[in-house]
Amino acid sequence: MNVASTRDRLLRVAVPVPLRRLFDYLPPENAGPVQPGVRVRVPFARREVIGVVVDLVDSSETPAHQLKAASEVIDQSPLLPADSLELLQWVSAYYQAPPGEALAGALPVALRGGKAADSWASRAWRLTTEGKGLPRDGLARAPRQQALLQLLLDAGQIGKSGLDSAGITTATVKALKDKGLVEEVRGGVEPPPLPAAQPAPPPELNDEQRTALEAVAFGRFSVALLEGTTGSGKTEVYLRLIEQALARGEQALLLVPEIGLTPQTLRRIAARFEGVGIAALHSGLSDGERAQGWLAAASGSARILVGTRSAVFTPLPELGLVIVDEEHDQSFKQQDGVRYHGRDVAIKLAHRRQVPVLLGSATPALESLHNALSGRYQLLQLTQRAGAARPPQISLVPTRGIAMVEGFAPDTLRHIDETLTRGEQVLVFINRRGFAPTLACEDCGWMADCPHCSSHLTLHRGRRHLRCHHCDFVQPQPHQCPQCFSAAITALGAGTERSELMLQQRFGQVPVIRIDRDTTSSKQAMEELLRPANAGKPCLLVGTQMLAKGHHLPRVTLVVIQDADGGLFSADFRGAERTGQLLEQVAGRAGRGELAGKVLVQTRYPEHPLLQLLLSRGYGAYARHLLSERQLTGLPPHTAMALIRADSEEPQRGEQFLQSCRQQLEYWQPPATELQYLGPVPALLERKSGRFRFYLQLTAADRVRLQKLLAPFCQWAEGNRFPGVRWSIDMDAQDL
Ligand SMILES: Nc1ncnc2c1ncn2[C@@H]1O[C@H](COP(=O)(O)OP(=O)(O)OP(=O)(O)O)[C@@H](O)[C@H]1O
Ligand SMILES: [Zn+2]
Repeated sequence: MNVASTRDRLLRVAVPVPLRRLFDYLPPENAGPVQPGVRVRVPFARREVIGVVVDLVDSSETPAHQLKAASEVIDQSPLLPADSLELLQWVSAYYQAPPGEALAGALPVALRGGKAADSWASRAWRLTTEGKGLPRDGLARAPRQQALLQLLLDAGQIGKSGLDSAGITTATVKALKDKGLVEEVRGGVEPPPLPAAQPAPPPELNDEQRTALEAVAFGRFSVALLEGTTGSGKTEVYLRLIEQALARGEQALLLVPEIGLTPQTLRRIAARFEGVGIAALHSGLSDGERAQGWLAAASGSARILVGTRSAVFTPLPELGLVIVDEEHDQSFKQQDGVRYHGRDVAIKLAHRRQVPVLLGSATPALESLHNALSGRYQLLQLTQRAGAARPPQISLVPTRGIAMVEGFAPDTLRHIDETLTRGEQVLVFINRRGFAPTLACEDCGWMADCPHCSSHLTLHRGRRHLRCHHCDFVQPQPHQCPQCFSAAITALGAGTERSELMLQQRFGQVPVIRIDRDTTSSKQAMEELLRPANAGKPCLLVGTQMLAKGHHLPRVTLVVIQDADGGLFSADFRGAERTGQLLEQVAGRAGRGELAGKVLVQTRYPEHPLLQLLLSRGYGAYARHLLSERQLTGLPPHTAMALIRADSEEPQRGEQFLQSCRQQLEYWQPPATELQYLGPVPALLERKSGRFRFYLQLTAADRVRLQKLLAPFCQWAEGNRFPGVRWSIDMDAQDL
């Protein structure tokens, strides 16, 4: 007997498990019609999980007697509309990721857990038929209930805020509800309210901004790269585009990097678009707030969605515009699970929906620049700083053979002093948090290493502990060497904490503010810490790359880059690109207002040709030079690259697994000019959290070639057992 003919159609479900396939289920008993995009509770390997129906089918490869029934259909109507399901299936195919994990990742955590979608709907109360039948003074003996009765007779319906302003408590509402006089009604979902912002009149656009704005055409797909120097008013261009999308009755999606910038961007947007529904999705929100914002965007009540990478999967029924701010930022690439790139998915999204997408950056990724220079994307440029601001003046401070004071050249300290004396602000950029990168014994040479990773432990003096920045292993700060018991142990090098201390001792007359992951862990911490800086008072900011991006502090006139050398000699081929981006972005924090800015770059290698090129001609010329180098070496973006990553507790297992992968791949596709294999090689951080990490690198002339090989490869690898080995595919890998 054919199962499908006697009952409803089968549900094809994406189940959140690490397998690259979908699973078929019978619909639950007595279920009404089921649509793709709804969540279902299904039995899976002796437990129950929540999956998403992606399709309804008439027959299954699973034998009829093995088909199980779903236990519950959670949603009445699809949570993910058809176009979101299609985008997510594309993501799963392109990144070779399990579809169930891709779909689960698209839902906010609270919804992934199966909570009803109308939990966040606005609630209101109205009278029941019986309530309406009461005389106007029918509850006069209970004055509070009487007040509510009158309100409802007059207004018909009242929401939470209406009750609050009338001073009516939920207890009163409940009393009338219990009597059957009042009932609750569920409305739509509104985005959580944003902090109040001062409305600001928009500035007059300059010519370059106007040209950029006019180049973006609505109602059809296009990709434009807005290459605009720091402080050139890119955000203003975004705001004008959003304004146009709203005027067309469309929704706008703005993707932002992960680092604490969202509050600032949100404030600017809220100030410009008063009364417009704006939803935010970032890590500083509670699960409930995220679900509410997501649902508000999906229902169309939020017209603007501002969020970090995963916001790209939020359903936006009336999407008309996509913007990716700081498009070069590494946080757009997910580093585990489904390793998608938020920017690239945003372009795919815009393509599917036939809307324009704008990528903005002062320091574009070489991938984007390559596409713009080859004519695949439109290149829009802002070469001048907006308003009265001028570009900062940058100079190198050689540090080789100089007597340094705790990491600072005497010249640098003199400039800091002069700037603060003039009542201006200074920003010191240090690429490491903590007190010192490690602790060492002067007598026996012992160093504080992480027992689980191939890295040193960082000393955090404030917390009196050593911590691993890769696995978060913590141990108390030792006061003698654990190897030879000598007391001569010293902190090597300087992180933000140490520099903060030194600068405080030296420039204690002004506030010294440290901004790094350790000082900004709570929600509003960054905003709080930056308050004196935003108020324009003289101060000294010390921080990691959290300070480098996007901040607009007009009274910062001196920027110090304490050590420019770290990334210049990186083993990762993207090292030079990243260093250039970071230095340009940090330098771009100087002189953004009317006061001129100065940047001091401390380096042991002032003659380094890349540093010279960057400082003399700026990131634009530097990046174009790097692009031509990548062409010569056959590296992305001139080729496509994917990694097969593996890790295991015993180093041989992962390595052997990758050996057999390579054999299998070469059997299918022998190495050639268009397809090359490298490895297995150890990852740059070879051991992490007790596991040894290796990768096999595939470089091909184009992505299609990689996809054709990797899809069957995944089936092969999933079909075999490799005990103790975890493996994954990293398409368009950003880190080695
Ligand atoms: N046309 C304009 N006239 C005057 N001021 C402007 C104009 N456009 C933007 N501004 C102002 O210039 C400052 C810098 O602009 P904005 O923050 O948009 O630059 P950005 O390019 O996004 O900078 P970054 O990439 O460095 O973060 C802001 O205070 C903004 O209000
Ligand atoms: Zn560790």
